[in-house]
Amino acid sequence: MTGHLHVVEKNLSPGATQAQQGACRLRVETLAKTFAGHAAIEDVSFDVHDGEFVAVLGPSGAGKTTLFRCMTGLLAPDNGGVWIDREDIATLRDRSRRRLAVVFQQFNLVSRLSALDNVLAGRLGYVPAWRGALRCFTRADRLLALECLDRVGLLAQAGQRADTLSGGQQQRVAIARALAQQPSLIVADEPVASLDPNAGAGVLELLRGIARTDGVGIVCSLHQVHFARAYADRIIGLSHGRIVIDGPSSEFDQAALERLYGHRDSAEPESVEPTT
Ligand SMILES: Nc1ncnc2c1ncn2[C@@H]1O[C@H](COP(=O)(O)OP(=O)(O)OP(=O)(O)O)[C@@H](O)[C@H]1O
Repeated sequence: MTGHLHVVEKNLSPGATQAQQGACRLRVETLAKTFAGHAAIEDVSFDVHDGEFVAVLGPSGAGKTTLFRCMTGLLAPDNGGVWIDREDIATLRDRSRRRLAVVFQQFNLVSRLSALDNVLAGRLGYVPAWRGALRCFTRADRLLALECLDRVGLLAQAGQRADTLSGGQQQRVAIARALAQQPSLIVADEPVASLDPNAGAGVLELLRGIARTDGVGIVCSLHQVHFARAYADRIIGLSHGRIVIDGPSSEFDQAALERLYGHRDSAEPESVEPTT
């Protein structure tokens, strides 16, 4: 394994990639959270810059969900903090929160609403509350929502109820909703865990494209190492609540896999396959 992947001490972004020359979208600093005396995450620090797609890997119980809940403000850490565009997540209110878009494993769409109406929910942070409650969006908002659906390849399904779409299509609608927020950062919590491999690859390709073309920082937890290597710029490996690997995905090799998941015959059955 290269030395790059081991360096995880004081520097906040030891796994620097070329994308990190841009603005800092996310800063996670000395984050810690303990449950009943057990440290779920401990001293976790890293930065994500614009245009950068970072995958977070780690065995079950490593602390990924806890980290993501702290990053999205759903859980208050015991120590450390999270900053989005240099603003503390703990103080992000209403309109500022629109800079953070979240994509969930289970899509979190309103099933009885159309794809377009679900995407319009991404505009709620931009309109007065009464307009949002009445679903009274401007023409510009509607055009933007349609454009977002077009970008994820679902313009033709704009009027279709969300619960009549396939899982892959529903996750694309969720990504279109995130795009409609015009965010600085997208946090995707296991976005392909409920999808078949083809649909999963399509979703990750979309996310990578968004990072590239929109300059959005993306942090995405994954269970599939081959997806992380194929689509992410950088891989952060969590084990027992700590970052043990942080480096370019191209340097994530068999030794890194074993370091993260233990020996090949234990937690992680997948081997590292070459990506094309
Ligand atoms: N609300 C909670 N109460 C008590 N312990 C918790 C709570 N949430 C998480 N933990 C513990 O913290 C540790 C990290 O859990 P977490 O869910 O963050 O891991 P994970 O990497 O997301 O796992 P998985 O991949 O299985 O979802 C585990 O030991 C878990 O049991």
